[in-house]
Amino acid sequence: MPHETSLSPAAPYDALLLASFGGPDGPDDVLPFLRNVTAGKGIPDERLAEVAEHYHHFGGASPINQQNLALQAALTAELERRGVDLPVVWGNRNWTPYTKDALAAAHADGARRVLALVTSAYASYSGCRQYREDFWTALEELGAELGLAAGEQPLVLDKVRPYFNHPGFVAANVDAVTEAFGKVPEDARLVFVTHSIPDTMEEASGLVAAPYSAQHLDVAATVAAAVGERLGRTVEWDLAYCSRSGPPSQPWLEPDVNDLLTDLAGRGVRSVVLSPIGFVSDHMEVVYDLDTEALETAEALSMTAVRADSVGTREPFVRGLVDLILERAATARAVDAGQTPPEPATVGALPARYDVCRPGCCRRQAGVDSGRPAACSVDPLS
Ligand SMILES: CC1=C(CCC(=O)O)c2cc3nc(cc4[nH]c(cc5[nH]c(cc1n2)c(C)c5CCC(=O)O)c(CCC(=O)O)c4C)C(CCC(=O)O)=C3C
Ligand SMILES: [Fe+2]
Repeated sequence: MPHETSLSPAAPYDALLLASFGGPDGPDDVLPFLRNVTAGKGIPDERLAEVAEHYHHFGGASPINQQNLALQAALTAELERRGVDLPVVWGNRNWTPYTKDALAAAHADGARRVLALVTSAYASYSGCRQYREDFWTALEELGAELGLAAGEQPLVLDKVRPYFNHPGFVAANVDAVTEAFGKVPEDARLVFVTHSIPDTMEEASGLVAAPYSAQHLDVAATVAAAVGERLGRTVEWDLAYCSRSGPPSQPWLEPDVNDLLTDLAGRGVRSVVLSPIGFVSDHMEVVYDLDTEALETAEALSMTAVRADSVGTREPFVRGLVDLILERAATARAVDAGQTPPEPATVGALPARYDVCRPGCCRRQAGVDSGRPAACSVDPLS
């Protein structure tokens, strides 16, 4: 007789933590939210005031919370459709509902081994280790609340690998970009956009595997080739960055999307599709930095510009995430049993990123220890 849990394709996991960034729900939340995001980060006050205005421009609420609720519902429905019993809890790094409260709810429901899925597809400090440091803190806080002894954790937390090169994420982007090409002149050029990060964070993201920028270049090349096949022509493309912050003296990844559009216009390009491959939903960075700023820049340059959808709750993306969750569960079962794990599904030139983060993975800055342990790693202190 097999052990009962071996019947579930999600075993050994009892729950899924959908972990995200968080965003304000109303005008009064904007400043406290921004203080949470930027605590100890050296972001100038002028930049904070500017970003607060972006939120107030949209009534003081970020669309990200509704989008995470929609993703939580879509994942729940897809898991149910496949007969997989895995409750999905949602928790954020910077705003309510917080990660600790989501883990507390799962724990109260009996979950003792939980799988985390973060709403960042790419690996860097922001999308990988910062989440893992916060997971560690949340587990410690929950342990203290439950009266556990110091060093004793309330549950085991694992994480799904960064999924930038998973077939589902790529396929959903191919669909979205192909649809956008239906709305622009035939010779339009493709501009992929992602969040800029400091050069120091970029360098640190590349110490154990391909850096943040290379992950995007790989996805971009794969998506552009697939879209070209659908359109029956070669699609010329670039990668640009948005949402730079930090002091002006600190170098961040470039070109900025507005500068790239200006440069393309100068080279005679008349129309573009903007594809936000760095983001999984149309949250504030997309609706402000792309739909407001970049589209205004394009208009001032007399360019036709259309923004492709982010993957959101598109079917290939949601199905791919569930494939990834089940792949991770199969890997955990194999590792626990001393067997060979399944081959991770990927597309593009890069291999799958690690399931369990290697020592030194995705530090904020190379060689600088944050002093914070990080969950979901070979060694929390490494
Ligand atoms: C790589 C990356 C992603 C993509 C991956 C992912 O999706 O996680 C991302 C996503 C997001 N970033 C977001 C918001 C903000 N990010 C900020 C600041 C920063 N982001 C950074 C990086 C990233 N950020 C960095 C290096 C900083 C500087 C501070 C630091 O060194 O850590 C600030 C402070 C003000 C400012 O400086 O802009 C805000 C308000 C929201 C929520 C949007 C909403 O509310 O809808 C989301 C999804
Ligand atoms: Fe950000």
